[in-house]
Amino acid sequence: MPAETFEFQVEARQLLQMMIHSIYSNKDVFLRELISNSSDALDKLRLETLRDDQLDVDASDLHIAIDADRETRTLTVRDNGIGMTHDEVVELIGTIANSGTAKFVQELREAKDSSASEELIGQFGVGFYSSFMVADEVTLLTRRAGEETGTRWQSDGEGTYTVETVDDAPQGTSVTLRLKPEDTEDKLFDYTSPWKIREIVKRYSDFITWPIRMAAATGEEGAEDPGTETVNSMKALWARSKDSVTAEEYSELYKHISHDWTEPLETIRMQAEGTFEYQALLFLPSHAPQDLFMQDHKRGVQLYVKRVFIMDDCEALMPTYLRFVKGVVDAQDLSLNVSREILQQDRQIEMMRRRLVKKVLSTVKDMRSSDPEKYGTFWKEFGRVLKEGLLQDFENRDAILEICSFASTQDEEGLTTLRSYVERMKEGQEQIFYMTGESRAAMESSPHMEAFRAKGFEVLLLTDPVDEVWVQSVPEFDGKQLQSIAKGEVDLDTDEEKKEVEAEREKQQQEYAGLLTWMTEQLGEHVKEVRLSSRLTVSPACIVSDTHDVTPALENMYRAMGQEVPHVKRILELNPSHALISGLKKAHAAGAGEQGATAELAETAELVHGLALLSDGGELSDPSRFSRLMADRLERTL
Ligand SMILES: Nc1ncnc2c1ncn2[C@@H]1O[C@H](COP(=O)(O)OP(=O)(O)OP(=O)(O)O)[C@@H](O)[C@H]1O
Repeated sequence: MPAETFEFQVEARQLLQMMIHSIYSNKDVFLRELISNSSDALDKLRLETLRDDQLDVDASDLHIAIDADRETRTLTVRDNGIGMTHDEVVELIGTIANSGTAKFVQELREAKDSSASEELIGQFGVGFYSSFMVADEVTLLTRRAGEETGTRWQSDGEGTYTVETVDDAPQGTSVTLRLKPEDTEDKLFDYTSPWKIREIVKRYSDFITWPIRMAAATGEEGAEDPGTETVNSMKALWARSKDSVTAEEYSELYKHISHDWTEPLETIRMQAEGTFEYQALLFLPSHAPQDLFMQDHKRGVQLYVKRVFIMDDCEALMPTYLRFVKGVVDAQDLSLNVSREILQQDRQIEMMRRRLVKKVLSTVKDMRSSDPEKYGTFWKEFGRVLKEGLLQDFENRDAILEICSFASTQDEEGLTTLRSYVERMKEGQEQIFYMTGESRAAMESSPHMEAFRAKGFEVLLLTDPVDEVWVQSVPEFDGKQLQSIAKGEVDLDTDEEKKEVEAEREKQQQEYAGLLTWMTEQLGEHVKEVRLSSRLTVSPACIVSDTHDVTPALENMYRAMGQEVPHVKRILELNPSHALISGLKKAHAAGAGEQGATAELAETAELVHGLALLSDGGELSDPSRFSRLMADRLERTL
């Protein structure tokens, strides 16, 4: 069959262009990426032979081989792993399946300087395509285990690639690079040099559990096959003693399993002995991946059984709110045939997961006290996800609350913890006050804040969408109730102050009773009640939710998720010390009974309600009517 020519998908083409023009300064990593792919392919083949004893493959000598040819300036990385079918080649190599690629490519194009692009590439990792940093032509020859024919893929990275069926391909995959001319100034080294290759393998891929072989340096002894040597030590890092592993080695393992090119933020090691023995090596990344909030985001922990890779994204080992944690868990006493379903029900796995979760949370807690800057990075990247745990993980709710940070009126820039909020609470203050909203600025100028500011009470400012949800289900922290400042009645007065204002309040209640009843009736379609406020000092009115009602933001969120929720009416609070409100009261008392005056007054009530809604960031039910009434009033002031 003749070779077919295909075009790269748009994003793939753009990415390739960037690779060819080589925006990443450390080009050595292309070899790490090819080895990493080969290692995954060998893992997959081993698993398949374990699960399918009919599979006709020779899996007795699984390995990776690197051949360099100085004459032709080619470098080949070969494995006898799972290989790919014709369709897989087109699908996996011609397109980039990773969700978020389009956004990433756009950011990359917009990145102003090379260090910004480098950082982006690092965050994304571009796997196989990184070959084009060092090669002007790449040929991939592959045959899927169990298939008769193989596939050859070839491209110069310039927009198209060819694919053809070949009869004599060995099982597995080989990738041959026609290397660009050496240019050490541009960090393009001589990748046919055995010395250089050995150095790269040792540095980036030493822990790979499959042998990486290359032609033996002349005269070298101890090679298992005369003429070849194994370059990597193949030692699983999690099985080595803690002090014998360097930070760089951990970092390379992290990059292999996470497909991230940047350094991990934190490395966590755990070991359990006894009846159920396992070792865990976990990493907290230093940045959130693009697809962290996408539906299909996978969890990042791999399961090994006695050093044998069993599965990626082992959901039984990490809850979804810790989906950003990467790493390896190696259990001694599981069957190599263990399935996802069995893992979900296994009691020991459940215990292991609980210990892993506690360890991750305690690591973050320690990080906060020992290295606040690092914790700051962690929180900025993953705080939003971690807070999902407040809804999912009842057992660890307190531990999660302990490591959360929030913006607060107490500090204009930094964040605070609940614990330090509690330490700063005023004498007699019983509750932790918070407000939820879209932005700090909007909350700070909200009428709800007035009395709290006037009386010097600290308010936490919660801006993440998830905050709307978890505050509904977390009643307290450290025995102190969490209280929204936009819900229910507010009572900030001390007993003494209460005594002082009690008489005044009662008087106001009586004076305003008529207006309040009338307004509740007038606005009954929109509000549940109109009442006097003790939270306003400057604004004439504000809108609040009843203590146990769903907030409008949450109502909108449920609707966006396709859930039917009834519209909840809210409460309009009036500020009796505002001239507009006392004027309204007077006009109401004077004009009671007169028809013309009542109609005018009803419009004023409507306008007051509209103003309160607007200052809360809410939507008017009839905006054009509101602006007509408002324009009419303004006209009369001229
Ligand atoms: N040597 C190989 N053997 C078998 N399949 C391979 C091999 N190399 C690549 N593949 C397949 O092609 C896919 C794409 O590889 P590529 O390196 O571009 O991305 P990746 O490894 O999935 O992720 P990343 O881009 O983050 O490195 C792999 O997921 C794998 O399915």
